[in-house]
Amino acid sequence: MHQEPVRHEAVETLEGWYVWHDFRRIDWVRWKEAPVATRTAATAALISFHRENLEHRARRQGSYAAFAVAGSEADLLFLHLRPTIQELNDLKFQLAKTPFADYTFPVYSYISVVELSAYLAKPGVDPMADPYVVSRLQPALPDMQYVCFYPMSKRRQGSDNWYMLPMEERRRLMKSHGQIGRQYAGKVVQMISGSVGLDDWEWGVTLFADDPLHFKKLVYEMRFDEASARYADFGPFYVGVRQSEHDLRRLLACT
Ligand code: VOV
Repeated sequence: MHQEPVRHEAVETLEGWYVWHDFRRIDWVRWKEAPVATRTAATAALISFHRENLEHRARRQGSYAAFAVAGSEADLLFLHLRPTIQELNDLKFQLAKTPFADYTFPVYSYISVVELSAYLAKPGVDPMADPYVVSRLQPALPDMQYVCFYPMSKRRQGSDNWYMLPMEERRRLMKSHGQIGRQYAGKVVQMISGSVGLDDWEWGVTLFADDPLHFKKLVYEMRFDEASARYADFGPFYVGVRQSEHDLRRLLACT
């Protein structure tokens, strides 16, 4: 007897602002060798880029924050959110043309779009009429001191295949996932951005906290939850400290 292949329904998703995680390393050898006047001009160019992006954020036409990345993989993370990919590209070329960019090179980049899935949505309610939903899709990045970023995918391996699970089972798993996350309310703010078709992994996970230990505890606890334990694969992890204008000047100062 012929058997139809099982095809499960994709969950509906809502998309918000596009996100660019721009990880850069500073070319410290050339930076230290550069004449003071060149360093001063390059620093001023970075600060004006930083200010412009903060103004954009204040006008709610996007969001932005700069971080100093811990460890040797990168020095800086510029985190940009904009309504379109075109605007993210404009930012890319704007930065590339500054004298500051001449002393940096990109070491990791991630393109995604802020996403909410409808697993736990109330039926019959228009989510876009809910100001809370809209504020999650077009988020003002929280003013927390630390950021943690990593890309991830849902596993498709043998019997552990997220995409072969029926909707009800995925909904059950996401409910349990959300219950763990909610225990970190006030400690960790999460921004989940979808990247299927946009970048190498399926989601970008960006977490904000005032204490980096909250990242460790949350991510560890989630490893024991079925949605992560059975169905999640992870890319590289980055952690960074938020930078004010003053912090950026201090980071770049050589005396
Ligand atoms: C602060 C913690 C926190 C909270 C409260 C939270 C809650 C929720 C809810 C309620 C929902 C479902 C609806 C929606 O909003 O989409 C999600 C969705 C999602 N999550 Fe989450 N998550 C958190 C945190 C959190 C973390 C730390 C991770 C990384 C997993 C880990 O093991 O490292 C993660 C991943 C995701 C993903 C990839 C999705 C999309 C899955 C999909 O198939 O669509 N998430 N998440």
